[in-house]
Amino acid sequence: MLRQHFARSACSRPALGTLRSHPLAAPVTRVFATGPLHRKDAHGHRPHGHPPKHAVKTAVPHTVPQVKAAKPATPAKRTDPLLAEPVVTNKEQRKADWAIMKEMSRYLWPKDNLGTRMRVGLSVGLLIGAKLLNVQVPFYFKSIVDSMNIDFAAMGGTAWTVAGSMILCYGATRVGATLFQEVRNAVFASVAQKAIRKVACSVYEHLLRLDLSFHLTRQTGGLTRAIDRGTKGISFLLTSMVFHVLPTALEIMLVCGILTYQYGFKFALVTGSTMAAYTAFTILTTSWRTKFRKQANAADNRAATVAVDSLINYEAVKYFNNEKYEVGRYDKALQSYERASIKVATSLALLNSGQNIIFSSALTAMMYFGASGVASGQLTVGDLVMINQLVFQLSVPLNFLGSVYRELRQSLLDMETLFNLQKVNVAVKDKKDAKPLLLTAGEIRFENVTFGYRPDRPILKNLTLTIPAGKKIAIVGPSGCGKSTILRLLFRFYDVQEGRILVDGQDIRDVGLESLQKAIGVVPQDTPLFNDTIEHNIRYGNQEASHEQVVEAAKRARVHDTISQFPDGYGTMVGERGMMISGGEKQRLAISRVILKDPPLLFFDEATSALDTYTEQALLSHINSILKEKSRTSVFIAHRLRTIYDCDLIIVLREGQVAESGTHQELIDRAGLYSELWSAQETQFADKDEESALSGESSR
Ligand SMILES: Nc1ncnc2c1ncn2[C@@H]1O[C@H](COP(=O)(O)OP(=O)(O)OP(=O)(O)O)[C@@H](O)[C@H]1O
Repeated sequence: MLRQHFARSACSRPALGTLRSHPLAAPVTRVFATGPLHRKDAHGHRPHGHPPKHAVKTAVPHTVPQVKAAKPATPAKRTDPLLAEPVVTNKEQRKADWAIMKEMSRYLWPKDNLGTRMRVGLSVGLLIGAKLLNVQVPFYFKSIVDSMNIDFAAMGGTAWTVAGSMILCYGATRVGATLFQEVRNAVFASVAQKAIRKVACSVYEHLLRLDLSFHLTRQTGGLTRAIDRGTKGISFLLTSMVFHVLPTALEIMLVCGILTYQYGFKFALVTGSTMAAYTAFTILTTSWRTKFRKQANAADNRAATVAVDSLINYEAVKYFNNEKYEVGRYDKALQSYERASIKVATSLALLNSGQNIIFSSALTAMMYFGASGVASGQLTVGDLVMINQLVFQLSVPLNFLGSVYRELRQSLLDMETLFNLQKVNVAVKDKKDAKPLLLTAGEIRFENVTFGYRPDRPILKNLTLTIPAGKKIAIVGPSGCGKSTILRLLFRFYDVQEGRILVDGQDIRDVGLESLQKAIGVVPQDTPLFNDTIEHNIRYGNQEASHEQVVEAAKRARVHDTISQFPDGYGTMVGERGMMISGGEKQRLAISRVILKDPPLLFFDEATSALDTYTEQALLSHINSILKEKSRTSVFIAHRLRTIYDCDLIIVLREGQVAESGTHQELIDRAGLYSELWSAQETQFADKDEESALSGESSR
């Protein structure tokens, strides 16, 4: 969990994978990893404060009707509701605790796993055996003490003849109880570990299924911490459910019963009232302490968020010399953790002392009653010893119960986030009767689509456009007009609010998500790379691909020669988020990946923006030849119009609507927005050419 204050910008998005020790870590993060400061991430988010890489906006005349004035935006929430300290009543908390225990009990008695049920059954059998043996120990002890109460010299006996067998039984029961307990732990270990694995996997799977919007607002550092704590809590919760709570209650009942039966009402009364006082004190104090634990957890999440965020954005920290500022933020988060942890520790001291006072008072009273019994001749010295032993023996489970309750509350708290995560609904999912997408020609159609990431800010407004099958299309327009949003909607990262999107006549909400996403290949503006080798990253497009196929894809993306020059070739590690290779190399790796995926619908979102003109032209001609091989529908989102002027159709978008469309020549002839953009860019190029010619002359 884990996972903190995310601004929507790519750079502020920490990677889950940073906490690699955890089973839930790596893959998620890298998918959302970000690149160098000058580009957007896969979701189109650019780091704060970075100017758009093109100045198209200024050239656009605003002739399209303006959207209704948007309501003032509410300030972005800085805390993650899943990770912040939840404000809940005790009743709600208990309800949540029970729900978690109920959920966990399914792992203890899985209907479909006989092995696990047998292990749990055996463990419980061993536990009962250990407890029964345990209560025998004081009886033997009493008998040994009582049998010693003779005149050995007069009777001519030895310790062996008088109490040998009982001493042996005493030893054997102790050893037996310990053995039973240890075997039980060994038998149960696999039950707990299996449950941890299952829960961790299902949380991870759910995380991967959750919507993009969930991941964009999550705080990764804190999230991973919460998941980490939550999974650790599982083992404790399961162990205590089976071995502590019920068995300890059983042991207490056994001891109370024996005391009452053997020594009468007075003893039972003291024992009973001690139990009641001890339990009440423990529960009340623990409930009071819980808030400190929650505060500590929330502060811990915050600290992890801050740390992960600044480590992920290491470059930005350095560029702006903000090391001190970041350390300050981290220290502030740690300060609250420190404060909360001190409260946890001091309140624990109070709890421990109170428990001890209650218990010792009871022990003292019992010893007094016992000693009085011996003095009056009603009890033997052995009885006194047995009472002491029994009550003392009770202190172990009681203490245990106290700490178990404490720890249990803590584990439940830790697991709450984990289970809440599993409850987060997936908004974009398959319909019940969804059939796989049946791709025939590859036509994409947006019909009256209205969409906004927030209800108060529509991005696409009643947009209708058709991307003809098998053609090469470009979508151009000013920054922020919704170009990448079109791709995200088609990929079903989000669902439209009005209208529909059709692929070969099928509404994409009616077809299986997996089949739809399989059919689409995306080369995003910023390539999410895993901190692994180049080969691993290319093969991500098709896990089945052989080394030769990987090399072939790299050749077609014009990156093979570059890779071959690296000392480690295809085994070169690309670093965290691919920071150890250049932006242009990253983009070409992304293209190789998509070539390996070989989908019928292709989207290139500013896919060559980091390349020099020469490499870009060479790569584009390669891409063109790939497109021609099979009839594919391809869409290029671009700002540099020179890279798309040869497209079969160019759609010009402005403020979420189609401003105009046609071929390059048609649009130039129309003398509209496209023609203006084209002239502006051409003038820029001409100026640059002139400048470089002049500088060339002066240097000569
Ligand atoms: N997850 C999001 N939540 C809220 N707003 C978003 C989100 N993603 C994008 N936006 C906003 O939606 C608008 C359209 O974004 P989009 O990425 O589609 O623009 P674009 O035309 O591709 O821009 P560019 O040319 O700069 O890449 C932008 O103003 C952006 O800030």
